[in-house]
Amino acid sequence: MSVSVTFNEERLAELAAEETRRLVSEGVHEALAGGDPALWGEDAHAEAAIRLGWLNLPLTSRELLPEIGKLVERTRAEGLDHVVLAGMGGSSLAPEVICATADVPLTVLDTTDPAQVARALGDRIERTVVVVASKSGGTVETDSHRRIYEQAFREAGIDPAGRIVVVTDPGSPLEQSAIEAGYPVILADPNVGGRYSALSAFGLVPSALAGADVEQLLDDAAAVRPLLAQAEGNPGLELGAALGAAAAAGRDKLLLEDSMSEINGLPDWIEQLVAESTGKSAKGILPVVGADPNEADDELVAGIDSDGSVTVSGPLGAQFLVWEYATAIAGRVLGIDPFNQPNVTESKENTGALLSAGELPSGTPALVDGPVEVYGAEAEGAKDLIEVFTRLLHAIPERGYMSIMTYLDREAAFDVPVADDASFEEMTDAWSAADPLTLRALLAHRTDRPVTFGWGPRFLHSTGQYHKGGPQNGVFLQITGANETDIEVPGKPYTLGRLQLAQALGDQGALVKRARPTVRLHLTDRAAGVARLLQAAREL
Ligand SMILES: O=P(O)(O)OC[C@H]1O[C@H](O)[C@H](O)[C@@H](O)[C@@H]1O
Repeated sequence: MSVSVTFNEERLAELAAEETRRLVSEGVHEALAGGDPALWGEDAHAEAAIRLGWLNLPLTSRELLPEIGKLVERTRAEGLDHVVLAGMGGSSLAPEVICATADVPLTVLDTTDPAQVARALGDRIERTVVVVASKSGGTVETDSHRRIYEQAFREAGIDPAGRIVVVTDPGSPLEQSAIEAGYPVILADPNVGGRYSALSAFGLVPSALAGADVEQLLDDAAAVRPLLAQAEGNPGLELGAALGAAAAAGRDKLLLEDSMSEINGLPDWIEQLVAESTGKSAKGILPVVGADPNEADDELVAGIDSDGSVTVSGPLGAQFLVWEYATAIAGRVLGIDPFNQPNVTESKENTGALLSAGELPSGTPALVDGPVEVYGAEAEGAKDLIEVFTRLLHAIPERGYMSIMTYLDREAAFDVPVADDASFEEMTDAWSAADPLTLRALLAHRTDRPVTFGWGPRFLHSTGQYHKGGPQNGVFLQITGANETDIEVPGKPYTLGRLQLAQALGDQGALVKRARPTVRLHLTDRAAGVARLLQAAREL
C-alpha cells in the first residue's frame, strides 16, 4: 500500500499542479532523488550535503535489523518489558507515533518536570530498559535523564550496563561515554538530521524494544520511495508544492487533522518537522495540532486519512518519508534551508548562561492573582488575570497566532481523584478541569486566530524554532509552576526543577529580545493555579 495525496479544493489543486509543473521544469524531482545539496541555495549547500541520508533510509536501515533483533531478544529474555525512551524532539517524536499506532506501551521522557520524571522512575524499575537517544549526544535534558536513571538503577542494586541502551551518531560525546560505561551503542546514520530520522536507528530501536514491527515500517516506506523520483504521480512533490505555494500565497497555518486515521499522533511528529524546517528568516509554516479550523483564509487543513483541504492517506512508514520529502520541497519553494534550526540554539545558550550565573533572575511579578504570579511587560498595570488574557488576545496581529507553552507535569491531571463509580464522561470532565490543555480550548473560543499549545521543554525542540525564527506574528503565554519535589541531576550543579525554570526564562529572553509579546504565569500552587487559570478564561 502506498501514499495518496488528494486535493479536496479546486483552488488548492490548481495551485499545487502549477507549482509541481514549475518544480519539474527545474528538474527538482530528479535532483532530489539524486541527493543534490544545491537545491536550497548557496547558504544551505554545506548543511544539505550532510543531511539527505533520509532519502535512502528505507533501504539502508534494513542493515540495522539483525542488531536490533538481538537486542530485543536479550531484553525479552531478561523480562525487561518497561521501555523508557529518553530523547528530545526528533529523538523521541517518531517512536512515540510508531508505538501509539502499534498499540505497544512506551514511556517517553522528554520533560524536565521533576514530578513527571519521578513518576517514570517510580514505575517498575526492576523491569525497565532505558533507551538514551541523542544525535548530538549533548542535549541537556537527555544527559540529565541518563544521569538520573544511572543513579536510580544503582540505588536499586541494578547494574546500569544491563539496562541502558544508547542510540547516537558516530563520534558523539555520548558514544564515547557509553563505550566507557559498557552500554550497548547503536549508531545512526550521521547524514540525517534529527527531525528526518524517523526511519533511522532513532525511530527503530526504541520502537522495536517496545514491540512494534519496524520491518513493516521500512517495507511501507520502501514501497513509496520509487514514486519520489517521478515527475508525475509523486505524492511528496505534490504535497510539498501545495504546502510551499499555499504558504507563499499567505495560507501559512497548517492545521493537522487525524480523527479518522488509524495512525495515532502523527500530527505531533509533523509539527516538529514542518515548524523547525520552515520557521526561519521571518518566514515559515505554522503547524497547528488539535484545534478546530476557523475557516480563516490563512488556514490549510491537512487530513491524515481524514477530511481536509488535502488528504494524505497511507501507512505510517510511507507517511514519514512523504512528509519529509514534502517538507524539503516546501523549503525550496519558500527559499529557506529546511535542514538547520538556527534559533533553537539561542534559547539553549540562554538557559546555559542562566544556570551558570547562580540565582535565576525570575523578576518581580506585574501582578498576583491568587495562586498565579504574572510576569511580563504586557501585564504591567493589569488588575487581574482576566485583563491579562484580554490584553494578550487583543495583541494577536491580524494574521497571527497565540502560543501557550506549559512547563508542568503533563500527566498530573490524570491524578485527580475520581469516584470509583464515576462514568467515563465524569472522569474526562474531572481530568479536563485539572488540565492546563483546557486553557487552549477556552482561549481559542475568544479569538478567530489559531491558539497552539506546547509542553515545555518538548516544544523548544519543535515549534520553538518557528516562534523565534518565523514571522513577527506570535503572542506567547508561558506557564511555569512551583515544584513540591525536585530531583538532583547527579554530577551537575542543578536540579531538574532549576533546569526547567531556566529553560522557560531562557526562551522568554529570546522572545522578548525580538519584541514578541510574552507573559509568564507562575503557579505558586500548581493545582489551584490551573483551576484559577481556567476559571479566569471562562469569565472572559
Ligand atoms: O538528538 P539530539 O541531538 O539530542 O537533539 C534533539 C533535538 O534537539 C534540538 O533542539 C534540535 O532542534 C532538534 O531538531 C533535535 O531533534
